[in-house]
Amino acid sequence: MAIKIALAGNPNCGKTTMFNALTGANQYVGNWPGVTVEKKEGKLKSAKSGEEIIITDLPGVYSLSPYTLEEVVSRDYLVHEKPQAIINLVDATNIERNLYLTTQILEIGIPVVIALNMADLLAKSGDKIDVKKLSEIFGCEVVETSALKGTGLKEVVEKAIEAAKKNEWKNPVGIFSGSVENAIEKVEEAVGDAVDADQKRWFAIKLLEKDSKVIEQLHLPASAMAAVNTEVTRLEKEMDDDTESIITDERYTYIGSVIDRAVKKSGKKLSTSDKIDKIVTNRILGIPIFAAVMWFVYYICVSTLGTMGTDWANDTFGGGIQEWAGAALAAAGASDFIQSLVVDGILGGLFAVFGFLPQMALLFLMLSILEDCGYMVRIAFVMDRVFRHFGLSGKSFIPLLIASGCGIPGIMASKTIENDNDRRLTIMTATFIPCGAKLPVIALLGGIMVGWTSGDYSDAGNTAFLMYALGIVCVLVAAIMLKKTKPFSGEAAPFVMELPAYHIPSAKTVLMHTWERLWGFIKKAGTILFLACVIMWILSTFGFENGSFGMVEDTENCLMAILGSALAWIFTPLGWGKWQCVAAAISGFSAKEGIVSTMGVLANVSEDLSEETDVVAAAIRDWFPTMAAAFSFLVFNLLNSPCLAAISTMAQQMQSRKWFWFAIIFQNVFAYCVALMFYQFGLLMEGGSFGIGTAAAVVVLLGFLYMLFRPDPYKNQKKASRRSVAA
Ligand SMILES: Nc1nc2c(ncn2[C@@H]2O[C@H](COP(=O)(O)OP(=O)(O)OP(=O)(O)O)[C@@H](O)[C@H]2O)c(=O)[nH]1
Ligand SMILES: [Mg+2]
Repeated sequence: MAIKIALAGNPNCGKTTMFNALTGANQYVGNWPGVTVEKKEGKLKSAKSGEEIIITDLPGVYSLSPYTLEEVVSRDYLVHEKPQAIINLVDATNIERNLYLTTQILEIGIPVVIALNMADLLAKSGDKIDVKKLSEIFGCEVVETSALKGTGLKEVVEKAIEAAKKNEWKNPVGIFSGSVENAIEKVEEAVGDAVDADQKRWFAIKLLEKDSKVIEQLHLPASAMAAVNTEVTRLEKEMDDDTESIITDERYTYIGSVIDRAVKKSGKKLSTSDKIDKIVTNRILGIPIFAAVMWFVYYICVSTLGTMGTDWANDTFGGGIQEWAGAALAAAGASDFIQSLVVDGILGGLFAVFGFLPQMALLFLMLSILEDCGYMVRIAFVMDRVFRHFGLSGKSFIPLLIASGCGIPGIMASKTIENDNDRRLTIMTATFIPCGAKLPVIALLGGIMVGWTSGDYSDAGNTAFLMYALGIVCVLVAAIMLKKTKPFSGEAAPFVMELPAYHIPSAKTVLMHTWERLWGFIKKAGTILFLACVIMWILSTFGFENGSFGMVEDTENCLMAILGSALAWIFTPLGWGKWQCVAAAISGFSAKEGIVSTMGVLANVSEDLSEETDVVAAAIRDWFPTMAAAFSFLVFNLLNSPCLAAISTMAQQMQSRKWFWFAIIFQNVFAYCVALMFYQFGLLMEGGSFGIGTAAAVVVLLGFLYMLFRPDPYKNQKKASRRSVAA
């Protein structure tokens, strides 16, 4: 039987880095607390004995009293699934805070080995930790490690295997005062055989702390609960405080004494991180700096470097391969049907998207750097000041930041939000932020808009940054409107999160992230997108012509045209009632890049020209009557329901069918309304006349303004709850 070992520790102490280094896995690592939100298992073999080991990476926790969903995952695993040993990672540069969890892990009746991680940073800081002393105090092995540099890892695993085999542990002594120890003993007696002997102490302490989940789960007989309550009351009276605080205080006092004995600090100066933070998280400069950073990211990705990459990709591959494949197929005697399917359908569709690969790669690379150096989490703090005005906490901003790479991890990251209402709201709005897959759509449509008069469609200018800003504004607008309704009402939870130290991003982590995201995208192109291209090509090649079904001469007779035209009335008020646009928008529900590939297929099929991306862009441009229509198309596809994969993640995270469907309807209606306003008012500015559509847009605008500015009906309730908190 394989030995089960768990990695447990505070958020951001390096568990996943260690997990990856040990198992060769590629789990997500980021320089902020709360990266891992689900447990992950991996395998490795002992270097000494060759035994198989199953190692589990857990979400980080500050204590074993969980508040958020992902913290519950960790506690449940440790207490109920009982690994045979725990490697408790302690961030050596933050030892005081990290040991709080250690004192609790030592109580759960499982052998523990402490990994004093970030040893490399500790050495740099000049602080010294006496490993031997620490090991003596806690009665378990302590090993200095650096998960990043790969030092001490083998040793810590072997020590954990040894500990698991010996299956011995010691309850830590000296943490609690006599009175508390007395109470623990009494509660242990009351618990009796309800739990395993090993876990009795841990459960007893939790009962003393009045942990509601543990009380519910143990379901002790009334007499035992009465005994527990007697102890709680006695202790509270004796020490004039509530039991939870008494226990927390005693743990910290104990940790203070441990630090005195085992840690030697080198007098502290203001660290480089603190100096950078003075500027970056500054009240006034914070937001402009963030805007500048994101502008720069998109400027590099979509204009300058990104465009160079795209041109290169198109020149080298794109048209060339299509031409070559067409010639090769013709030479091999392939039928017209096959030639058209491969050249126009599959290659035309895929290359329309592949051309944007360099831009996506750049975006992923830059986001990874921002994440790993530690800047991303600062933004959550900067934005907390804005979000708080609208009843959301800065914690909701982290999922949004992650969603600018991909919506799926963005939605998953919402797990760290304690408040159910805010979590739902964040899940619903996270995909308003343009993800990597929307970048090709933005680049294509942006290029068309920027080059509307000049006819040069190669540079999308600042469209991507604008869309990013629009995404954030829409999140806020949606939040204000929804927060005034009953299901979402409520004050934002206070935002407390430690700021990790800045560091130079590790090349391995950054490249791995970039490659993973890009590879995920390429895989998607090989499957979903491939399929979408084939389906779109079939629907746009076959149809009814001259009374019979077959390949059509005039694309206006194809099946897609029939289907698209049937639905066109829905989108005509948004300015893009041509069936090609409708078809593209529909295919966007499979994957957002599908919009570009469908446009590629349809442009290829209808124009019978494939070599030049410019020609494709020109064909696409002709589907839009005005620039406002192109913009409205982009806005609708930016804000509507995300791709299938993200939708299924939403369903999973909402854990409620009702809320899931509400989210889907909300996203699409919201997207429709915003696109309607942009198109109709845009049209007016372009010199159009006032019509029914404009009137509809005015009504929608008034509706939005009412929802935004009406007095909050739940305000008094909030005030009351704030008062009770203050009391
Ligand atoms: N210098 C240094 N950095 C490290 C070390 N271990 C991890 N890091 C960095 O610390 C950051 C956090 O690492 P993760 O592995 O994501 O931390 P985690 O404990 O899994 O965090 P959560 O999943 O949020 O609980 C990353 O930026 C790592 O590169 C180390 O030994 N030395
Ligand atoms: Mg992790």
